[in-house]
Parts: sequence; structure tokens; C-alpha cells
Amino acid sequence: MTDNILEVKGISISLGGLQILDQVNLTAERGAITGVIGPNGAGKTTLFNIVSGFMKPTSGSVRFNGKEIIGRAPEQIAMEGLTRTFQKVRGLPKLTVRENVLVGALNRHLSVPAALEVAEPILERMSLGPYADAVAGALPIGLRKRLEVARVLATEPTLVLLDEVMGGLVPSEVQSMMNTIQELADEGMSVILIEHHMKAVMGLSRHVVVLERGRNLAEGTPAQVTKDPGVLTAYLGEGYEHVAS
Ligand SMILES: Nc1ncnc2c1ncn2[C@@H]1O[C@H](COP(=O)(O)OP(=O)(O)OP(=O)(O)O)[C@@H](O)[C@H]1O
Repeated sequence: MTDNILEVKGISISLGGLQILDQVNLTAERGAITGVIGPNGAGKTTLFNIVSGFMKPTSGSVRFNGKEIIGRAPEQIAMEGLTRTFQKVRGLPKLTVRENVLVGALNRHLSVPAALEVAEPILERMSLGPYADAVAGALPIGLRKRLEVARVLATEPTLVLLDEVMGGLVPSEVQSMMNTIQELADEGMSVILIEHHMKAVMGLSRHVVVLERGRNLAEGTPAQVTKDPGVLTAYLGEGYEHVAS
């Protein structure tokens, strides 16, 4: 029997008078990488906003470790072990890289020395050690994306939601980010990836969920999804299978 860390059922939300999500479902297996793909505006980030507590849906249920979390604040959800990155890198641009990671660690550790004990290995793991004293806002995009992941890891999550962490990266940075995400999953962390970088999302994910115009369009293994005629028409484009293989 599969053990699901997250079960999202029947999520709907309207924003500005438009139905943005309509009865969306998403299940993430514990310790696995789950991909969420779909055209621009499909509602992927809105779904992350709801799961992480930043938006409240009009209907539906989000169960994390079997417990309903709709209605809880993002900080409470983070303390339960579910944190997310933001597509538009947020961070604290005037603080140093180390201070940014420290702020994440201070969620669970009240003293700075204890938080630093968590932060330092994460800085090393994310190859940010050499930049630890640099001001975050001055970093190039590749390093800012790594910092965004580091800030999330510093909250010591069991499920991370990564929103386009490959966006704007050069191929060597994509490979390095893929390696990091795979290592996290190998260590038992559960990961949900929103990603337009198809090689990365298809290479990493055990299961892929496809959204289109606020609805579930398809789901399955990467091999199943990339052969799905509806997905090829709506998102990947005819000939994708040929290109990807
Ligand atoms: N606060 C808001 N008010 C009104 N409309 C919104 C709001 N947030 C998102 N939308 C709209 O909801 C739709 C879905 O947006 P969302 O960012 O969730 O899509 P996405 O699938 O993540 O897209 P992308 O791949 O481009 O990041 C878009 O049409 C967007 O304009």
C-alpha cells in the first residue's frame, strides 16, 4: 500500500471573479518526487499557495500526514513540516546568505547558535559556503535559486514544494539542482516540483500530475504522461516524445 504524505482533494478557488482551480486533486507519495506540470496560468502556483496556507480555497481538502491543514497559517504548516519556495525568489535581499538561511532555522530553534548548527551544513550542501557573507540581493539568479532551496531546508521539512527552482538556470546549474533534489528524496524527504524544465521534471519524478486551465488533465509516470495525447496537445506539443527520447 502506498503511503501518501499529502492528499489534496476537490480544491476549487475563484480569484478576481475567475474560476482558477476547479476540483483539483493531487496526491504525493512519502519519500518520492512528484511533478506538477501544465501550461502557463494552469493554476500550479495557486495550488501551492493553497497547500502551504497562503490562500484559502472555496472548497476542498488538504490532508498532510492525514490531518486537514486548510485554515492553518503558513507558519503553522511549516512547523508541521511542509514548506515551499516561491517562484519569484523572495528571500531577504538586504541580509547575507547565511542570515537568510539562519532565519529559516530560527523557526524551530530559538537560539542563534542552535540555528547556526542547522544552517551551516545546509549552506555547504547547497554549495553556498563561499557566498555565506555575500548580500543575498546581489547574487546571480542561479545562486538565488539555491538560496531559496536552502532557506526552505533550514525549516527542517518533511515535504518541500519547489516552485520552478530550475527557472533561469544554465544547464550545469540545472544538473546540480537535479542532483540535490534527488539526494533529498534518497534521504527520505518528500518533494513536489512545479517545473517547466521537462528534462528535469520527467527525469526526477516518480509520478507527474498535469493541470490545464485549473483542472486535472492527466497523471501517471513520466512515460505515461509524455505519451498522453491530451497532454501532448495541451502542453508538450506534438513530437515531444520524439524530441525527449
Ligand atoms: N491573486 C490573484 N488574483 C487574480 N487572479 C490570479 C491571482 N493569482 C493568480 N491568478 C490567476 O490565476 C491563474 C493561474 O495562475 P498560477 O500562477 O497559479 O498559474 P501557473 O500554472 O503557476 O502559471 P505559470 O506556469 O505561468 O507560473 C492565472 O490566470 C493568474 O493570472
